[in-house]
Amino acid sequence: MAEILDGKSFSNKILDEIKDRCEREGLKPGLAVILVGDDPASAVYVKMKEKACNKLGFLSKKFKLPADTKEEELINLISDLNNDNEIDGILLQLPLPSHLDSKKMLELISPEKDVDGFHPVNAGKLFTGQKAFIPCTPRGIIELLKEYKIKMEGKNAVVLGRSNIVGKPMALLLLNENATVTICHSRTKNIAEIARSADILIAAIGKPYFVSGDFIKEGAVVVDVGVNRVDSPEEGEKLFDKNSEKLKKIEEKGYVLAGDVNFEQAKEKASFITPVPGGVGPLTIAMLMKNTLESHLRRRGK
Ligand SMILES: NC(=O)C1=CN([C@@H]2O[C@H](COP(=O)(O)OP(=O)(O)OC[C@H]3O[C@@H](n4cnc5c(N)ncnc54)[C@H](OP(=O)(O)O)[C@@H]3O)[C@@H](O)[C@H]2O)C=CC1
Ligand SMILES: Nc1nc(=O)c2c([nH]1)NC[C@@H]1CN(c3ccc(C(=O)N[C@@H](CCC(=O)O)C(=O)O)cc3)C=[N+]21
Repeated sequence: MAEILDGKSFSNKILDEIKDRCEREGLKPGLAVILVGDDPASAVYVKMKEKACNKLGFLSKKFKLPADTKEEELINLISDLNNDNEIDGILLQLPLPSHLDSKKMLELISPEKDVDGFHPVNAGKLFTGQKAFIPCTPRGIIELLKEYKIKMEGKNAVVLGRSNIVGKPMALLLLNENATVTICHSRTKNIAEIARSADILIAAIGKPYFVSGDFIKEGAVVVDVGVNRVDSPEEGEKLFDKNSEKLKKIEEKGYVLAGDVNFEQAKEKASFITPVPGGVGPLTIAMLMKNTLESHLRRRGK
């Protein structure tokens, strides 16, 4: 049975270290979070980011804009935050409502304050091996693997998903750690077979329980990035066992979180596995705080 990669407790350890350092050195990093529209999942994530800021004593500025916000208003807000000296990090929560062009908006964030690492300048720097803000989710995964002393050098790593925010930067970071990396996506043929070649398998496709037990090589390390809301009992019954806790959760809460990996099947074969919730998600927040602290220090020449 697989050992759990406990992202939740590792993230708490990182947050404690950041808090101690800020107290010791009298630092007050500032993070601005912009949320446009009222997607319930986004609202939950933004609240978690705010809570983390409060816990660490960071300055936190939250901007909740209506779904019909005009492009110009968002441009003006980003511009104000770029010029606000108290603010070290700007996070524009994705996805944006469809009338707003997220690529264009992300490019307006000053690369020096782009703590998500989504600006093309930071993406390009990561690509060419220069110091940059690294996207929080893949950065958190690398730190988690290191924390558990999981060797990446020379290993076959397979990344499922090629988004700019998870899959692609994840593949680059694994390459930097000297893994041999394969990237799969929606047009990949024989995905299960490729996945089975992985010593390290990263699932970031956004499809609940897509990765079944037969995607997994005996002894593989499995990292589940997916955070999918399953909110209908019918869908739940297709995905989960009859007496699964997850089915009860749908009844109680109206939804349950499911990863991209069928955890019950995968844990029988993997050597290490991240749970959902409590795996990669909390580390994303911890890395956001770390990037914001690093931005604060850099902007003050420290
Ligand atoms: N834990 C955390 O902190 C975070 C979690 N997430 C979660 O991770 C998941 C992925 O997020 P994100 O990268 O933003 O998602 P995107 O939707 O942007 O990208 C999904 C990727 O998966 C690929 N894909 C989709 N369906 C299949 C399939 N059937 N077979 C193979 N590949 C497929 C797509 O391929 P193609 O390119 O060909 O379309 C695409 O590259 C989501 O569940 C999201 O909620 C995301 C960010 C942070
Ligand atoms: N500009 C931008 N930056 C992001 O980093 C970003 C984004 N937009 N849009 C959406 C995705 C998703 N994401 C998550 C962060 C934390 C958890 C997390 O902590 N999840 C908890 C559970 C949370 C719950 O209970 O709902 C867990 O997995 O344990 C999940 C997902 C950041 N994202």
